[in-house]
Amino acid sequence: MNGPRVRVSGLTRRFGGLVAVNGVSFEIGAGEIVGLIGPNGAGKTTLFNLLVGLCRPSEGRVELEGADVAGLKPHRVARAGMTKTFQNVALFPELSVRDNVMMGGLLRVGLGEARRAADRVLERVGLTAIAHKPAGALSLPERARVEVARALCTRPKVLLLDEVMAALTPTEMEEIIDLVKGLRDEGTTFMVVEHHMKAVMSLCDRLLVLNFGRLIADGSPTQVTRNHDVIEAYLGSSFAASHRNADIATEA
Ligand SMILES: Nc1ncnc2c1ncn2[C@@H]1O[C@H](COP(=O)(O)OP(=O)(O)OP(=O)(O)O)[C@@H](O)[C@H]1O
Repeated sequence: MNGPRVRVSGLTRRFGGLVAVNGVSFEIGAGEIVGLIGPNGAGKTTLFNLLVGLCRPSEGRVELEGADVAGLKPHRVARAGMTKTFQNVALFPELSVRDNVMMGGLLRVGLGEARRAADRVLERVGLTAIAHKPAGALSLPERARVEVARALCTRPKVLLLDEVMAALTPTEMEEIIDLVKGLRDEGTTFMVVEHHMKAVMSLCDRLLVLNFGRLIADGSPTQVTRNHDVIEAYLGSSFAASHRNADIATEA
């Protein structure tokens, strides 16, 4: 398919007098991992919710491979191929990992096929050995993988990751980063909200930066971390300085 996988144009969401997402436009190509960053309250969660149908836009379009999905219910957007992981939405603690993951598949297919899909996905994300473990007994990195697996079970073309690496150690983050890059190489497009800048920088090909609902930057991690508006609004000058020093050390 030619053209971008996702095209967002003039997307706006108002809550009363507050404009949480304000005229945002961008495109995402099929092979990309795109990070969405910005300060608390910038509109990241609202933008994700608009993309997957959890929130209706006040204005604007969301196209997935050319089809307008703005305003569709989440299960219809998921069937069209775009879904997100659910930060802080409890897994069913007494159900097994496999049954939790299978729930994602039930959005698209019947029970038998959903079970087979869950088994394939569990194998792919490295969870087969703990498929029968109750979800309530998982470690944090296992939980992160289960959240990704549950979303993958809907067979997304575009998967939005909502802070799946929160509270992980650097080594655990590296493992999730490797997993996501591998899945991208197999054809899934990713958008990622993550507060941990080191993880964002190492995972993402491109960054979008929101501030007060507006898109203030769209570029490579290096371009964005050198952008004056982004440093002012979000990163702070100490991050920029340490990043510049790291660049100089690498270049030397
Ligand atoms: N349902 C709602 N009703 C009213 N205001 C809302 C609603 N949802 C979000 N907002 C407001 O919209 C703005 C954007 O919030 P949003 O949660 O999208 O930001 P965020 O970038 O995800 O923040 P964080 O990094 O803290 O999660 C905030 O001012 C928030 O208070």
